[in-house]
Amino acid sequence: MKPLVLADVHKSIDSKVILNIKHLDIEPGSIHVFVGNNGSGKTTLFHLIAGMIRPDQGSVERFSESIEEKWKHMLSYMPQEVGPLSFFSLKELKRLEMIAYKGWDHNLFDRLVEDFELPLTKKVETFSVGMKKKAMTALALSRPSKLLVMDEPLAGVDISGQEQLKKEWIAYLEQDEQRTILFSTHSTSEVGEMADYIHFLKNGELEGPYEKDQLTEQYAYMWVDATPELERLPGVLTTQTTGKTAMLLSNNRLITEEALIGQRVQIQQVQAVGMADILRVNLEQTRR
Ligand SMILES: Nc1ncnc2c1ncn2[C@@H]1O[C@H](COP(=O)(O)OP(=O)(O)OP(=O)(O)O)[C@@H](O)[C@H]1O
Repeated sequence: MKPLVLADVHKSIDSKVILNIKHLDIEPGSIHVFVGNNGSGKTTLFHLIAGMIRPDQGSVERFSESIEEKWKHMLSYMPQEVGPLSFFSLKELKRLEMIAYKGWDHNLFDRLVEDFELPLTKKVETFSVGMKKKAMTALALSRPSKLLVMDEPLAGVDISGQEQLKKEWIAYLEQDEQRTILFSTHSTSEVGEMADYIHFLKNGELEGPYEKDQLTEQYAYMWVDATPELERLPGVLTTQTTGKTAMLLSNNRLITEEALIGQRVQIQQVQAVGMADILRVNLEQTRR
């Protein structure tokens, strides 16, 4: 069963178009990362998915169910910030969540709170930024969900904490092959390490999904003999000429190589492109 399908979704706030999504179709069992510049609409998209706001037009379907009561317990949303719930302690929040979610895993919650070294009886508002993220993760993971949606879940978490949290996400996925994770981030290393699929959000419009491994294989820097009109070759995104050598950035290494060979252009060197450059180039391409 597909955890999420969006079709022709439009959302405007104060007459400004925030989201315009033709289609989003998420298969279960993998990690989808949403990347976009500030204000591109990631949080708004996640609010829509979590049912906190409704689209002006189009459909958002979770687990092929349109009635909220039927999908609500299968979706766990971790917001960017704790919000009003921070006036409670984790002990109080545990009690509230156990009432709200049938099958809430209190044993897992207790274990996570201990592993993350979080105080149970202090109000969450007194926690540091990283502690709040860990607390929200413990709550989100303890729900009986199949779709975990997290808005910048590692921002502000210390290095060892990040490793702990990522390990718990993997455990969450491994326990049930129907489980799926969606998260947003501005960190290239999180994308490189955790993503199966990458979605680019640009001014409210989605591009992708791209399989991360495929993107990494297809992008290449190529140093070739400088020749006129290299920028017109298929796959070539940018060119930079220094003396007799031109450096090309290709988003389709094989096709560009084939074209270069066809034009008898000597390829001097080919090098993989790092995730930071892949993300930057993709986000720049349609920046308006
Ligand atoms: N309640 C609101 N009222 C007015 N404008 C809003 C509201 N919520 C979001 N927006 C606008 O919607 C756009 C998208 O915001 P959103 O928070 O979804 O972006 P984002 O991609 O999550 O950004 P960031 O990476 O900075 O967290 C922005 O232009 C923002 O100003």
